[in-house]
Amino acid sequence: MLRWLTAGESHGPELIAVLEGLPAGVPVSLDEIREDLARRKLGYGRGSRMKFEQDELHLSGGVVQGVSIGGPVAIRVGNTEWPKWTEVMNPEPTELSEKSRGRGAPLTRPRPGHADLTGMQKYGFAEARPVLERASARETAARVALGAVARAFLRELGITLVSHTVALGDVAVPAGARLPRPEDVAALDADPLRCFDAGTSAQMVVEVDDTKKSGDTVGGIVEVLAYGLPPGLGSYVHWDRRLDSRLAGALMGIQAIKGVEVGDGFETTRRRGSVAHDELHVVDGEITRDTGRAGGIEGGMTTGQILRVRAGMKPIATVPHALPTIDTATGEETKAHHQRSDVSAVPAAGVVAEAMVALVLADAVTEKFGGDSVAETRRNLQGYLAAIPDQLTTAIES
Ligand SMILES: Cc1cc2nc3c(=O)[nH]c(=O)nc-3n(C[C@H](O)[C@H](O)[C@H](O)COP(=O)(O)O)c2cc1C
Ligand SMILES: C=C(O[C@@H]1CC(C(=O)O)=C[C@@H](OP(=O)(O)O)[C@H]1O)C(=O)O
Repeated sequence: MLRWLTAGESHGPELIAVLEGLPAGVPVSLDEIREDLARRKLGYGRGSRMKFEQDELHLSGGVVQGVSIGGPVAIRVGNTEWPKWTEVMNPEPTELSEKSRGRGAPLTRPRPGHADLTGMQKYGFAEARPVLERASARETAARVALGAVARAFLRELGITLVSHTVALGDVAVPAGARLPRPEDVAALDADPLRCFDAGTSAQMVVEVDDTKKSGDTVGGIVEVLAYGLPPGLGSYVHWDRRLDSRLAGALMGIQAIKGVEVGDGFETTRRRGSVAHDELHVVDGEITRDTGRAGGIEGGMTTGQILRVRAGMKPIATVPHALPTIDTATGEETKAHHQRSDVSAVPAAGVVAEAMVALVLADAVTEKFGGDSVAETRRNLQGYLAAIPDQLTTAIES
């Protein structure tokens, strides 16, 4: 079993992340985690903070000489915005000096669509600062760092992940377009929207520009693919063992994600059963499926096909052309608070979604194959595959 937790606020000193249950012997590279943190900042449409904030990475436990040793992996990601917030966000009671008064002014104009108002009601705050500090997707930097470690573990077992943007507002990648493969990741990261179709990406750039010009924000859809998965991760025997349920929960747990699809998802509901599933045939003595409509999951278990899941992100709630709200200090109608925000963070959400899928898959792998070292996990995986009778053998798509 893998467990993970994050702590820290958007303008606090740092984010903290812990991953417990990782077997020993996984190569963990600081550079690789840094690269992933940098990928999370990519994407046309992100706000100014992405340009000046650095993610200061520290590995504080669980890795020695570049290899996991079986103990909890502890990661710190420093917020370089912190020096401006040392008074307002100080853990000890601190009198605000003149320079911090503006920054520390009570936020009493909650943004519709953000956590502000309900967070104030629920936790008993008179203003939204303590709410937005933790609700903020700054926290996703910690998850991406953990996801990079989970991905390194999966790679040792021949499992690789890819994420990409498939829609931004109304602009979508055409149906039937080729799926990006692991060797396409560099090209994806070089694209301003992390979109694999150059023509669609160019239209998405225009969509971001138009949205920005009109003082608005825009959402979209990201897709995560996993190659090289063995059949049988997850289970049908109980709802909370179903891999699709666990993936959906993990993806919905990302800020601003409002919908999840597995495989063809809602499109499947519009089809007749005869064209909705992935038929079984025998080719060269091996069971094969010609289509991937189910997204590589049947009965809550991986089938050995490419795993394909999608997450839909709503438009950013901090709309520059601010939305009507109530000033909770006066009870009067006013406009929501706004300083800066992303126009779109859809490409970044793809990188976060990839991290969450990596964590869920790594958890499912440790559950099925166990192992205190990655060598043991690999042996158990190989033994399991070898024990599947020939007449039940399917190809693993990698
Ligand atoms: C990568 C990423 C960046 C985000 N950036 C912003 C932002 O700049 N402004 C904003 O209002 N919301 C942003 N959000 C979304 C909010 O964090 C989210 O809407 C808020 O926490 C409320 O949660 P909910 O939308 O799931 O209800 C971002 C989300 C992600 C995943
Ligand atoms: C800091 C990050 O994203 C932030 C997520 C976010 C929100 O409300 O979720 C609001 C913005 O923060 P600020 O209001 O300070 O500019 C984003 O910049 C990040 O992703 O590293």
